[in-house]
Amino acid sequence: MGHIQITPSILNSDFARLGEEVARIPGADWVHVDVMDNHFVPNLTFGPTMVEALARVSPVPLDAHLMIEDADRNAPAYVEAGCGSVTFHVEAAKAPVRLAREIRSAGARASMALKPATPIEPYEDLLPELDMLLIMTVEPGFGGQKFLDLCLPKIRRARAMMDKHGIETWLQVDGGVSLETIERCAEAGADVFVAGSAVYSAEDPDKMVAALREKAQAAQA
Ligand SMILES: O=C(CO)[C@H](O)[C@H](O)COP(=O)(O)O
Ligand SMILES: [Co+2]
Repeated sequence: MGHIQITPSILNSDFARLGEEVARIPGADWVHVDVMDNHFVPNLTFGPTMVEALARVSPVPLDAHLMIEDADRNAPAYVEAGCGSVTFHVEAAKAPVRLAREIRSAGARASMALKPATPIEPYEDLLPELDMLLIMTVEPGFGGQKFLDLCLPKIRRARAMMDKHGIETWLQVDGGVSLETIERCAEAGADVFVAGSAVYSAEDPDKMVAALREKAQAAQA
């Protein structure tokens, strides 16, 4: 298992002051940017132009989570926009292996996401093509939803597959991650944690990043 990384999502931060919002979390490993197109999910956020502007001012690299249709065509723009990691949904990709290779060769980390009802088993042989696997722990589309415990067995199975193949793929969880739920995720084998409302509803977001990190490290040990 890799070292613990905390990746705050700006989804529930103040979109009128995004530059200031990312400056409040210098202790984070990445900033998670949720790109939504109102087709793959019933919500709309921003596109590559906005992400590029944010990449210029963010104190930490951007981790793009693309909840958009036609990932094959649309994902490469987020590498160009300056994201260090680009996650596409397998449900929206026609050729996930080709897309992962394209993202890597363009210079970013390639990551693939699974919605709660999408099984991991059909994708076992793809894992070596990925730098990170994202297992969603809510239905994608909105921040502030309740963590779905039903996703924990899939996290365990994904971690066991990675161990079996002896690969270093990071395992990210996203949705409802908080001080109450992060230990369960770390125990199951996750090592990269997205937390949106937990971080941005805290009085001191950077202190919350540190508290989440401490809990996950204790649970992993
Ligand atoms: O991908 C997402 C929603 O689709 C967000 O990253 C996620 O919901 C983060 O917010 P929270 O921690 O409040 O659940
Ligand atoms: Co997300």
